[in-house]
Amino acid sequence: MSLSMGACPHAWRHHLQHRGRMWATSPVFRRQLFLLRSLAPTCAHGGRASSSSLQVHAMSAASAAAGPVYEADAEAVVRRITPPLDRARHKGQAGKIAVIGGCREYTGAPYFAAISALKVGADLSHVFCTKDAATVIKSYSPELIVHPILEESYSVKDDERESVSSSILAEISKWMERFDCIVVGPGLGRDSFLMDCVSNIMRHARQANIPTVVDGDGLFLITNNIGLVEDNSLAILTPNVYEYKRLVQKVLNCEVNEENASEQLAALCQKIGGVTIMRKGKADLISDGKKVTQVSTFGSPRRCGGQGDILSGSVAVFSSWARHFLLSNEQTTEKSVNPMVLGCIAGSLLLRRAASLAFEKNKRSTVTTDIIEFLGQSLEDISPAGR
Ligand SMILES: NC(=O)C1=CN([C@@H]2O[C@H](COP(=O)(O)OP(=O)(O)OC[C@H]3O[C@@H](n4cnc5c(N)ncnc54)[C@H](OP(=O)(O)O)[C@@H]3O)[C@@H](O)[C@H]2O)[C@@H](O)CC1
Ligand SMILES: Nc1ncnc2c1ncn2[C@@H]1O[C@H](COP(=O)(O)OP(=O)(O)OP(=O)(O)O)[C@@H](O)[C@H]1O
Ligand SMILES: [Mg+2]
Repeated sequence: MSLSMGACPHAWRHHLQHRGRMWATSPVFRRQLFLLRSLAPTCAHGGRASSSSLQVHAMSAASAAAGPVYEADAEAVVRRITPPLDRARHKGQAGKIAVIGGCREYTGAPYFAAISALKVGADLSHVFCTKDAATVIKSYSPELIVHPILEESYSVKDDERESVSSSILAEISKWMERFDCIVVGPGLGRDSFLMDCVSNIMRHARQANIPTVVDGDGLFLITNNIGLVEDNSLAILTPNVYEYKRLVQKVLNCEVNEENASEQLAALCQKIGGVTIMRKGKADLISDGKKVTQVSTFGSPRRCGGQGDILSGSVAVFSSWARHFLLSNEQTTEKSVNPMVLGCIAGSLLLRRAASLAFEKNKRSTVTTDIIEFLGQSLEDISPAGR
């Protein structure tokens, strides 16, 4: 049977059924079936289309703005973009991530995002937070590099604002070009001075071509200043239900339309221009304005706070890996695939798998730290470190 049979969603299955029981139980058959399944995404009606390229792994309907949403073959994406553990590599090559977040109220969110980046496989994970939050975050984990550089209005005199703002930007600029991706927003808070400083940091990251995941209070910031991400193809927005509602109201000037969810998501990406958006929910809907795809693998019925933070840290790592994978495979047809979309697909699957394993063990008492503990096993199940 040739792979091209997969062009017709059910053809290969019918074909195999007619090959008889002997063939169906043979190891050769099992391997072919496995390959076909891993190479092709499931579409809404349960059939599979064939292709060996990531283009199809992250695919959507032919015309995303008008058609059904396809389920991504997220496992295949994870397997493809996860780099091998090569002995020739040095520290930092598997990823250097920074989280901009953490204030008086929130210390958990930046910790969850930063530690998740490490647990997924990044080599270094930094947190840039306020002075109040820094010691607390450091005490959660010695693995994180914590910079207590941000300030909130209450700690800055009016006549010192400009100089403090400049020194914050100068401090973070020293580091910026070393990062493969930054995550802006987990536990950032909404203080006006802090928001202004972080706007400058985002502009700087953009000038330096550093991919940026915007989550939590970072989304509050960009919703009120959409120019910060406009036309930035290296920006990923990861809104929850409420954050998405605010974005739609502000950018599209209308309410969220569940009937045409994929069309509306594509329109939102197009209106902002170039960004990738992952709309979190029962299924995570992902689009860069051209295509819409989803990940709906069941995770856990627990909705404890912090799962979005795990996701933002994981997406930062996977999108960096996807970028490197595509850059080093430029000769393939896969160069037209958006690495930001692949990062979202992979992060979504990994979080859901980890949440499922954590729930199996902890049931109703499952909390975010339990889920983080299963990130490693979830990735190992899909892409073994010793492969
Ligand atoms: N341990 C920590 O440190 C954690 C810290 N975190 C950090 O907290 C910060 C704020 O993040 P956020 O998600 O609470 O803010 P946002 O979306 O504005 O919600 C505000 C209001 O919107 C509503 N609302 C929310 N979701 C809704 C829904 N699905 N459907 C309908 N309504 C919904 C809800 O209203 P309520 O339901 O309470 O009436 C809520 O009062 C941010 O920095 C984040 O990173 C978190 O990461 C968690 C772990
Ligand atoms: N109703 C749901 N059913 C199943 N999974 C869900 C549901 N809602 C969210 N999720 C999953 O939980 C993850 C986090 O989404 P959520 O909406 O909780 O983010 P969040 O509100 O930003 O989280 P955080 O508390 O970290 O800020 C998503 O990737 C999604 O996979
Ligand atoms: Mg959140």
